[in-house]
Amino acid sequence: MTDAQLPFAAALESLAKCVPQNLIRPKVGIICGSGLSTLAASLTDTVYVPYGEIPGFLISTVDGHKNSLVFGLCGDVPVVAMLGRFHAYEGYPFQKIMFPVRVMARLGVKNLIVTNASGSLNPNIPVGTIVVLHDHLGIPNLSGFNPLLGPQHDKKIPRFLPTSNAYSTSLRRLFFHAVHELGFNLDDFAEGTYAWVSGPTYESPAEGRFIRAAGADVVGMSTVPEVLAAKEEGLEVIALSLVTNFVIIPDTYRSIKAEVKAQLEGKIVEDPLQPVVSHQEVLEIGLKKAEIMRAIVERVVQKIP
Ligand SMILES: O=P(O)(O)O[C@@H]1C[C@H](O)[C@@H](CO)O1
Ligand SMILES: Nc1nc2[nH]cnc2c(=O)[nH]1
Repeated sequence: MTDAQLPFAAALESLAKCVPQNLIRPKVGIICGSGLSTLAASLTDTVYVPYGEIPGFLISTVDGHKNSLVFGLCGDVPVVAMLGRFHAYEGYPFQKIMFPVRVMARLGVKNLIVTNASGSLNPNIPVGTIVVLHDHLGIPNLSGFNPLLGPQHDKKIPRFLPTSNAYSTSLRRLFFHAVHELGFNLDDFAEGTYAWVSGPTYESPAEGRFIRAAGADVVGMSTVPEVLAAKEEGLEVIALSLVTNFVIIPDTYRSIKAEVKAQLEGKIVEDPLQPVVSHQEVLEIGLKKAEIMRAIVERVVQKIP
C-alpha cells in the first residue's frame, strides 16, 4: 500500500459525522504512549471515537493502549488525542502506523505532543524521569527500514526530509517553562536522544551497549515514525519519553565457567537473581507518573501561541 491509497477522505468524513463543529478542528494533537492514556483526563466536552470506527485506523494489540481517538477542550483549546498507538512490531506497515498523524494534520493540527515509555541507557537518567527528546537515533532508518521509504505521495512534501530540526525548540522551551510554573524542579527532568528499535524484544546487553555507545540516552519502540510523518506534514513536534526501566547493560558477564569450576572445587555458588524488564513494570511506572505528565502537557497546550 502507498500513502496515495490511504483512505483520508473516508476517515475525515466519518469523523465529521460524529465530532461536533467546535471540536473537529483541533489545534494540538497528542499521542499517548504505553500506560499514558490518562493524559486525556485534562480534556472536557470529550467525544470518543473508537479506532475500529475510523476507516484506515488499526487496532493496537498492546496492553495499556486504549484504541480511541478523543476530541475535547483543554481549557479553551481544541485538542485531539490518540489513546494508544500502533507499532511496527505488531506487524503493521509504516504507512498505516503514520496514518493517524496525517489525519490529525488534515483536521488542522499544527502542534503534536508525542509521548512514549522507554528504557534508560544513561546512568544519569533514573526510572521515572520525563525526558524531553532533542534528537533520535532511528536504528531501522539506518538499516533500510526508514518509514518514509516508498513513492513520493505528495509533491508538496520534500523527497529528502531534514531531521536535524525534528524536535521543536519553541515547544521544548514551553515545556520547561510549564515545569517551572507548576512548581516542579527543572533538574528532575532530562533532555536526551531516543533510540528507536523495532522491538518487540527488549535489548540484550550487547544491543543496549551498542545503542548507548552510539549516543542514545533512552530506547523505545515507537515515536520516530510518527515524528517523521508529522514533520512531512509540517507540524511542530515535541516528544516526551517516560523512563520506565533501566536497560541492563553490564560491562562484564557472569562467568558460568568460573562458577562450575568453583563448584567442582567444592565451593558453594549462589545463584543471584537476574532482573529482567517486563511490560507490566513499564505500565506501572506509567501509572505512577501519568499525573505529572498530564499536568505538564495540559500547561504546555495552554501556552502554545
Ligand atoms: O508505545 P510506547 O512506545 O509508549 O510503548 C513502549 C514500547 C513498547 O510498545 C512497550 C514495551 O514495554 O512500551
Ligand atoms: N526497546 C525498549 N522499549 C522500551 N519501552 C519501555 N522500556 C523499554 C526498553 O527497555 N526497551
